[in-house]
Amino acid sequence: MSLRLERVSVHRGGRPVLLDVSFAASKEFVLVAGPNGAGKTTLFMAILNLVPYEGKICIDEECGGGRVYKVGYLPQILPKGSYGTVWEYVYLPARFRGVRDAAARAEEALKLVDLYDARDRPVAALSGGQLQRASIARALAAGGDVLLLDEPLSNVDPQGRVELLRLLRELKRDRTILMTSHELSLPSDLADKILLINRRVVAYGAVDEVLREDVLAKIYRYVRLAKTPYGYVCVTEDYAHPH
Ligand SMILES: Nc1ncnc2c1ncn2[C@@H]1O[C@H](COP(=O)(O)OP(=O)(O)OP(=O)(O)O)[C@@H](O)[C@H]1O
Repeated sequence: MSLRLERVSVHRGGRPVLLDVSFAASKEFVLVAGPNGAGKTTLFMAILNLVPYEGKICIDEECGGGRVYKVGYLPQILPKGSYGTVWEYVYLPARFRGVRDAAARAEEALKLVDLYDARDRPVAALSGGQLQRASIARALAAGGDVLLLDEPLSNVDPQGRVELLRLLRELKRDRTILMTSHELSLPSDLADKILLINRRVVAYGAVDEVLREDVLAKIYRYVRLAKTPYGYVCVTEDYAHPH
């Protein structure tokens, strides 16, 4: 469950969207941060083999398209409705992907996110936080060694956020997780590393190494950062280098 990217570039609409991106993560929780349009979602698309790219992307020793079977993906926009029950939402993608023991995996994933008792409820009846947790279960059942979570904390109420953060802490114990976020304020025990991107890698390293005003100033014109006993509080404004 180690993920490795070597000099990955992606062009979309004839324009470079990612350039020479290299990093590796193994059983780590990586927060992927950067301004709008920095290429965060495109990075996930490349790992999922959904856009053409140059360079090399490997999960363990698998560097071909087969690696996608080791990846669980939580998209940024979760269209509500039309998904039937929570069980169908979690089980069916795993089944269609040909996952062995799909039903057992779906059951295990639903228990892990604490929604097993809600398995017969319609997805449309879930709260924002519950929908995110159901979607994480869906990603876990269908793949799961490497989890790509696109903005899971957006559109979640404060209580849902607490539950999601608890779940993410549990998941990170034995997986590689990449999570995008616009927010750089974060609890100190969540991420192991931060990947700061703006088309290229601006910084990659331990949270303390990247969450520094001089590093963030490479992207943001205005940065104020404070480390509290609970975690980091970070306020940014204006991009210094619009691209
Ligand atoms: N299908 C596409 N065709 C052409 N260009 C695209 C396509 N999808 C995205 N782009 C461009 O690629 C760049 C990176 O987009 P991407 O969605 O990866 O950024 P992001 O960091 O995830 O942004 P956000 O924070 O707004 O979600 C943007 O300039 C965007 O306009």
